[in-house]
Amino acid sequence: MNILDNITADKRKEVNLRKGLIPVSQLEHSVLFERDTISLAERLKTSTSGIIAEHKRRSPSKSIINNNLNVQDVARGYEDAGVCGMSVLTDGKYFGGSLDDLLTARASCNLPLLRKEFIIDEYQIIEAKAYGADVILLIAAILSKEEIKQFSELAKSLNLDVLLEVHNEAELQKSIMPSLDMLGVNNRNLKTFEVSLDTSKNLSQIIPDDFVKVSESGISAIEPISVLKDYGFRGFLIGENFMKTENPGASAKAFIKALEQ
Ligand SMILES: O=C(O)c1ccccc1NCC(=O)[C@H](O)[C@H](O)COP(=O)(O)O
Repeated sequence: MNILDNITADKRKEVNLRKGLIPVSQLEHSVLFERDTISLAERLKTSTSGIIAEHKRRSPSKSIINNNLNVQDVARGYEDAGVCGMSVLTDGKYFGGSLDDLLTARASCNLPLLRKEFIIDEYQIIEAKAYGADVILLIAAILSKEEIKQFSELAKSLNLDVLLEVHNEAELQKSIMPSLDMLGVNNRNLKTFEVSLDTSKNLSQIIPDDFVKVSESGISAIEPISVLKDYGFRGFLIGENFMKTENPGASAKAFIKALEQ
């Protein structure tokens, strides 16, 4: 049993409750945000920094990271810093996030927004759209190949981009399909919570070139980014390193400035 088993078991209960409160038909009516902006994948392809900055209050591996910030300030700060996109954790129990955080981020900035969630049901994809996301995360470790296909195709039909996350070669091999836009390698081992950028380096060689490669978790310095770029990565998802500071936007700005020098 790893943390993902606990999270997905809780998620199934939560999604069933939400479906009872807001039926799909009602959610579909509240899909308000049809945005005409450059996609996250396109931004990553042309960016020199490739930073996707995350809003993350707490996590299973680190407990509380920062409870003293509001999403509006963080979103505006990240936009001002010049990040390519913002990731918003919407899980409440393990990460202290919410769908309201996503909605607030949407109202506060024009960045492509990733709904960072443990998606196990189509309902959450329609929710992502209704609450202003541009991108969803699918985690190969908790989904079958059929679910990845079904969920990514639904996302594409809603004009949402898909970031597929893998931790190892088996997950990658089962997941590669045309309905994905970006392939993320999570450097965090979810059994031990240890992070190793070697996970990204090793898997980079077998990710087909047609996908934008994103390295996720445990990035806190600019040097590893230069190395990961040599392995073909265009995107770098960073949460704790910015969120643990008093002003995540200012931290992201300084980080990007250092990267671009
Ligand atoms: O962050 C965790 O402890 C964690 C535990 C279990 C499942 C997922 C987890 N994190 C989600 C993420 O993917 C990260 O928030 C994201 O990649 C940013 O990571 P970091 O820069 O290390 O905060």
